[in-house]
Amino acid sequence: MKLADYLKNESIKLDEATIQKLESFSELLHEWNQIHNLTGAKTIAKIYENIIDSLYPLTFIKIPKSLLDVGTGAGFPGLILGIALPQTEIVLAEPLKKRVSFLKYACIDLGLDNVKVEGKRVEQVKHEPFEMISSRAVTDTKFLLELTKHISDAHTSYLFYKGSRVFDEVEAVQHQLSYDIVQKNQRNYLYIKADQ
Ligand SMILES: C[S@@+](CC[C@H](N)C(=O)[O-])C[C@H]1O[C@@H](n2cnc3c(N)ncnc32)[C@H](O)[C@@H]1O
Repeated sequence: MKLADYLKNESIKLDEATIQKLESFSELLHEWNQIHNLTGAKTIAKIYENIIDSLYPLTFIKIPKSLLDVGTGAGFPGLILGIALPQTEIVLAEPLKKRVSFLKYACIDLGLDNVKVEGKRVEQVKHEPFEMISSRAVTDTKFLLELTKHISDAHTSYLFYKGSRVFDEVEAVQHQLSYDIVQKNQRNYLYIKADQ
């Protein structure tokens, strides 16, 4: 199945040039992954599934002007959001060297002027507060909020890609949060909204 068909099935609307960039990214990751073992997504079809997982929140979030992704790994979801949202300033915080090399190469190869790779732990990133902070498969919600305190404020929203533990994690957060949990198959997207 083509990437355009996956996107259509999920009602994710992107222009042709963006879809082509996502396809180029998939080929690049597939190629690098055979040598550097960057992700468990070993086939183009699996990479497409990860792209859809990364992009699905575009159907329900308010698009931010700036976004930081904690622990982007081989590109999910931060780099993928960077391709789909060229008007958004995107920062990828990822400390693992081989993944940083791949992310930097992909940004140059795909001409992603809006994406910056910070090859460090998120605790070491210096920046004014982001409008949105995302993360998939890095750590629990409470810890993510703690790790990103210095780069967030009352206007920051959070988008965490979670599994079934999301309900316990939300309960473990002390302060009152205004949030939605959007469920799609095994995925629970935790969308914590900023003060309006
Ligand atoms: C399981 S991988 C998930 C990668 C990607 N988000 C995904 O879903 O495919 C977790 C990643 O988080 C990174 N990581 C762990 N602690 C981190 C921290 N404090 N700041 C930034 N990245 C971190 C790791 O280096 C690793 O690449």
